[in-house]
This record gives sequence, structure tokens and C-alpha cells, in this order.
Amino acid sequence: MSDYGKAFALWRADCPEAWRAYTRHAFVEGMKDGSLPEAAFLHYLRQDYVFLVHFSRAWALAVTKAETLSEMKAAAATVNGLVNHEMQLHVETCAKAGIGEAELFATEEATANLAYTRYVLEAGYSGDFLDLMAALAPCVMGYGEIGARLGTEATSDAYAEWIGTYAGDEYQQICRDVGALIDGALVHRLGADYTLSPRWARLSQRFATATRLEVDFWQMGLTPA
Ligand SMILES: Cc1ncc(C[n+]2csc(CCO)c2C)c(N)n1
Repeated sequence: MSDYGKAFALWRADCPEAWRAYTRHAFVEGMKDGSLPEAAFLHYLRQDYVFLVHFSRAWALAVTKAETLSEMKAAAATVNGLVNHEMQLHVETCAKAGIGEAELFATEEATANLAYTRYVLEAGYSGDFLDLMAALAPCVMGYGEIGARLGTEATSDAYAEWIGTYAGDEYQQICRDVGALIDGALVHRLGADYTLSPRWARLSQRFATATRLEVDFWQMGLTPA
């Protein structure tokens, strides 16, 4: 497993079944062997565009919840990357597949999508930077782990572009950077022995809940309306 930091490794180990259900979901295995129907992938992409709108808002909230300039810079850079690059990539991928911007922007948000993004935003609204990071971590690191595995295990090139994005060095570095951001934020607020803090169990629970919501998101992808 790649090194995405200490807190991530502990949180991941705390919810092994949910983590496995997320990172080895049938949707993921379908991208690996190319058996995932294109309709499911396009349905997922359209929903993911809406997901990224709210995910960008969550990272923007992290800018306001930051307590150091380096946290602020990291969160602001993520907002910039999401809004000015990743979302554009979705627009282009959908355009190539015949889904125009008007149709993309008119996508009706699926309830699994709604549940996940609002859960993450609420973690940030009601909690602090750590609550927000624990809820955001499964998304960032999970795709890193899935990408890295499919990068070596894929037996079809049907979804090579998607896999390449997350398997690539650039994205793998983002996962390591976010891992370091989280570890530093924990030490800054709770001290070096942060796992002994009364807050630790709650943070681990947030990570597990967000992981379960990722499972539901893949499942939603498998069932185009
Ligand atoms: C449902 C869902 N979960 C995770 C991601 C991955 N992801 C979301 S934003 C981002 C950039 C770094 O914060 C990455 C990698 C996704 N696209 N859709």
C-alpha cells in the first residue's frame, strides 16, 4: 500500500469491511476488466460532476477552517485544482461522450450523491478542520488506492484514461500531500499523541461513514436511471 500518512492508515484499518467494499466495488472491478457498461460510467460521470461542485465547496470551507497559512495554502490549492482543472476535465470527457454542457449542468442529483456531499459539508459546518479532513480523506485516498491497483491489474484499456488519472504520479503525490496535511493538522490541534485524544474515535467514525457513502456512490453508478 502507498504511504498516504499515519492517520489515514489507522482510519483505514479501523473500517476494513467498508474500505474493501469501497475500493473493490463491482463498479471498480468493472473498470478493471472493461465489463462496466458505458451507460453506467456516463451516469457516474454526470453525477460526479455535481459531486465535485459540492466537494469544491467543502475544500473552500477548509480554507476558512484552517488555522495555519500552510493549511490554508493546501486547501486553497485543492479548490483551484478542482474548479479550474478537474471539473473542466469532466466537462470535456462528457462532451466527447455526447453529453453537452447544458445536459451536464441540468443533471438531477441522485440521493446517494446528495447524502455523501452534504454529510461532508455538515462535518465541516458543525465541526472543525479535523472533522472535515476525516470526512474528505476516503474520497482522496480511496481513488489513489484504486488507481494504483488498477494501474497494475487492469486487463482492459476501456477505462484507461480514468485509471491513468488516478494511477499517475501527479495524483499519487496529491494523496501523499493530503496525508501529510492531515497528520500535521492532527498534531497541531491534538498533540503528537493524537490517537489518545477523546476526539480520535469520533474522527475515525467520520472516516468510516464517508467510506460507506463512497460505496453507495459506486452502487448508484451501477444503476443508471
Ligand atoms: C464520488 C467520488 N469520490 C472521489 C472522487 C475523487 N476526487 C474527488 S475530488 C478529487 C481531487 C482531490 O481532492 C478527487 C481525486 C471523485 N471524483 N468522486
